[in-house]
Amino acid sequence: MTRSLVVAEIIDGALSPLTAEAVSAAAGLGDEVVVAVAGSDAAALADQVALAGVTEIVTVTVPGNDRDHDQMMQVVEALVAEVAPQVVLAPFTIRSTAWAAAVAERLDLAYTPDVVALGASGEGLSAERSIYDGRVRAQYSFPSDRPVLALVRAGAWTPAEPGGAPATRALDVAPTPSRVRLGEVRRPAGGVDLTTSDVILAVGRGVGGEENIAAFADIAERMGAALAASRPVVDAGWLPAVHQVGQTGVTVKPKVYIALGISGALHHLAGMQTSKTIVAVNTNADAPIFGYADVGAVADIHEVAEQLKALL
Ligand SMILES: Cc1cc2nc3c(=O)[nH]c(=O)nc-3n(C[C@H](O)[C@H](O)[C@H](O)COP(=O)(O)OP(=O)(O)OC[C@H]3O[C@@H](n4cnc5c(N)ncnc54)[C@H](O)[C@@H]3O)c2cc1C
Repeated sequence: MTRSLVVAEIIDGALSPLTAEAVSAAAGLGDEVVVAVAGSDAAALADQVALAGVTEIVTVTVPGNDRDHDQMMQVVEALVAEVAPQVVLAPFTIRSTAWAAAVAERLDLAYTPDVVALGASGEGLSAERSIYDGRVRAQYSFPSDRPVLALVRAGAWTPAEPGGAPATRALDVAPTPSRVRLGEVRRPAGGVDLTTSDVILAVGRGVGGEENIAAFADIAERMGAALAASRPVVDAGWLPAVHQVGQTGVTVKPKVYIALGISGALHHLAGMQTSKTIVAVNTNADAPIFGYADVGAVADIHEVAEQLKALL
């Protein structure tokens, strides 16, 4: 039996949907899944982590900002001491990476970020992650002599559904005053949240130039899709960085991902290849994206855009 502790991710006082994916990963390992919610109003969020497979919810009320990784380190350390899990899981995000490696080092836990598959056996935990910019799938085996802290990649697990009636209790943790001084840079209004979009229309270098972006933004809007981009489009300044999908952008798993004029480089695939259905349009029949697409068309995206406009 494996006891897992899932550390919920709280963003601006709200539960991140990625938490449900980490719960799903934990539920696949064993039948004891404790979810910890830490924040200034943790008790109010407890109901939201009553998800299928969760056996217990622990709330930790801590004052202050949910981006304070100094405080978060102390909270997770207290939780590990209290719950004594074999596995600690959290979403792999910019927030968790700020505390996870330090906690692993301080508690002598085995550690791996960016995990896409997990398995448990009597011998210990096995994990899979992609390394070398996505070129290699590495498999790790962790002997059962010490707990493992693993950060799970967004989109790699189907989110756990609401369900069950886990017991909830509060844990008192009094972190020492933080050494962190936080500033805040707000994303400009009108920013897009690609992680929650069911349909994404993404443009790559094949879009040709900034002057062509508006036509695809218009099609995306008419389709009810979010507009995304590959890195060259962002690097050229044709779209802001919040639109970038890929290894150094956002990881997405929409129902439909439409890749227009995108070659399918590993760095881009790393952020979208687990999408349910991938549609690709490219003039080059040998473009790697076609190896991942469910539906593909060897065509000019501007001609496809004209036809789509007529249809929508
Ligand atoms: C450390 C690192 C991190 C990176 N992170 C990311 C990342 O997060 N996201 C990301 O996207 N990239 C990332 N990259 C860059 C990545 O390696 C690729 O260079 C990039 O994804 C290529 O983008 P693209 O497919 O738009 O462009 P290209 O590879 O240039 O492909 C353009 C495609 O458009 C097609 N095309 C051209 N004109 C048309 C047309 N009229 N109609 C149809 N098709 C057309 C071409 O045949 C071609 O296949 C990263 C690179 C590094 C080194």
